[in-house]
Amino acid sequence: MTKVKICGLMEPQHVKAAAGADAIGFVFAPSKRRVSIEQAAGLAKHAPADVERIGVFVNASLEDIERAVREVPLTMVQLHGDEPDELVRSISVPVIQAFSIRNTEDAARLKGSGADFVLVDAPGTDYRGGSGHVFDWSLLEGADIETSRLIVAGGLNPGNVNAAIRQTAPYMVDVSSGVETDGRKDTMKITEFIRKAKGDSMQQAVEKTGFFGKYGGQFVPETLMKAVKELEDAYAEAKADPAFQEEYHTYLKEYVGREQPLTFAKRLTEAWGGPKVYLKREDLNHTGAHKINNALGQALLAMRMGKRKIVAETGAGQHGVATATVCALFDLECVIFMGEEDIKRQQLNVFRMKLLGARVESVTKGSATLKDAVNEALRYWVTNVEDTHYLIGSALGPHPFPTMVRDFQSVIGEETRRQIVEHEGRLPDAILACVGGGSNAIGMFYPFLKDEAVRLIGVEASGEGLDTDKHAATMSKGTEGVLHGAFMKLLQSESGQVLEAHSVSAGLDYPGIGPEHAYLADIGRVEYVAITDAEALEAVVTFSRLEGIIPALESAHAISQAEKTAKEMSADEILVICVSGRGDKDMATYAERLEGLA
Ligand SMILES: O=C(O)c1ccccc1N[C@@H]1O[C@H](COP(=O)(O)O)[C@@H](O)[C@H]1O
Repeated sequence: MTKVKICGLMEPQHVKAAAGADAIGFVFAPSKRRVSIEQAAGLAKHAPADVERIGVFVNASLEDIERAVREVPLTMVQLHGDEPDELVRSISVPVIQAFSIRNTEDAARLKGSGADFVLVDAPGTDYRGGSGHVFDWSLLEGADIETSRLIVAGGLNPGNVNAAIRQTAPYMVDVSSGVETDGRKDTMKITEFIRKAKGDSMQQAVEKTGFFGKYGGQFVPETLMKAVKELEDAYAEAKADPAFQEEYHTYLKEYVGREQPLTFAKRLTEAWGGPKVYLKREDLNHTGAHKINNALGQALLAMRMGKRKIVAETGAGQHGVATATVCALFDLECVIFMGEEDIKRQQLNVFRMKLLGARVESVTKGSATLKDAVNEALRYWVTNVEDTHYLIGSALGPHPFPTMVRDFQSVIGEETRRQIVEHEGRLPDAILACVGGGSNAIGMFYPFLKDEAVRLIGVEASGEGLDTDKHAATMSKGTEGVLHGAFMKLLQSESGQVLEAHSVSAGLDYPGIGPEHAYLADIGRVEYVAITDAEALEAVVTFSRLEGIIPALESAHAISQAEKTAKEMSADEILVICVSGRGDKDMATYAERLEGLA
């Protein structure tokens, strides 16, 4: 992941704002940002211990440089003058040598540097750096310098740093003027720059390593490693192939019935008395939920890989039905593992899967719910891996599953983004989606991640309450561990035993959460809250009667939280709820549980 340096710091609050960066810089050279060694020593105390402290010098003596190294103390030195090689070699900490890049001759000089790192910058104006000017990054193309030694600077800002990283793939990016307003560092711009730079390089890193920050990975038995790697390569190729994308989008349109409307909820808006409420109607998809977006994409991929047998797990049955549906459509053999408890709760969906030609295997182990169904599906995959594709139903599992499922579900957020601009001429203020494993939520949120002004709220299930042991609130109560091939947050005992999750909604009672969600929670981009069984059931009634749409129990969690969020919002704001599915599958539960509430 590309590292980030914030340079020219002069005030403690700005050093604190740069806490998420990898390095901070103090300018000791002639500059409007110049600080004394004593000032820098005071400022450095506000930075986390693992952040590099870099001193910027122009033609200073070795003695002055080493005094600053000792007294601040500095961990690296950046030279912007005409320092001789001998000085570069004599400095006691790693050295960054700066080069102004005007033409290819300047770029060719980089490889002759004996410094640990080379920094490329636009030519200085008033001083020897920090001009805020951008140079032509394409001049680096023939420069023959290892990108692991390359630091890119010069006129970077939150708006262009992603492009700079994409074009030059540097070890680090360095900014000074671009995070200032009226010549003074700006806290908001510093945090935005770090988020943008890290966000983009995080994306590149996940494509390569399968990790979202520390979450994700490929924690699978040796027997599955070959299949997982094969899938990774096949998906990367398919994703980049316009013919695959065309085929996928044609089926979404012609078979699933997309695009789905973004419906203005007039009566709900009036009843809640706050923001304008819009509903993203995944309930209108063929088979009744968002799950088909992913099932379709993975089935096409499986066929592209020459695999005509599919294994899947299901909780509420929606993913099982979606999988059985695409298997019928493409004449694929289909085995679905489902917990015995879920089979009892979702008899209608079990029948639908069978009618569609799937074999439904009842799982009696453990809590006989979704996590046990995933265990069994993974076991089945291990023994049938040569000719079988595991069509996982949420943004879970070993890489590339979380990325692939997110990509196939991103159609939800992409449509929403376009539609809300058509309706309102701008982006919404808040978006809510329910979270079990997290596939409808990540599909909805992903296209909005870079729109900082849009609040993103994931709603998990607190079942009978967070203070009981009957909940599925992984974000609120979970700890870090490995489940189903990925490092994530999960509900587990102190000794690492995975705990049973509970929710009235079979689609939310998974004890883990997709790795990208865990990462988004850690960096504070998405808020995660929890709604109880009783609150969700109450929302089913309100929503059905006000909008004439009977929602799935999963979606009702997002609706219930939306009512709470709406209370904090005003009439000129906009809120979007992802209605991930329709409630037909939940009729038995509604009939049993709504007495007295209805
Ligand atoms: O920031 C300064 O004032 C400065 C003065 C003298 C030498 C280097 C200086 N800063 C470095 O210049 C580059 C680019 O900064 P900007 O983003 O274009 O303002 C960066 O490496 C700073 O460390």
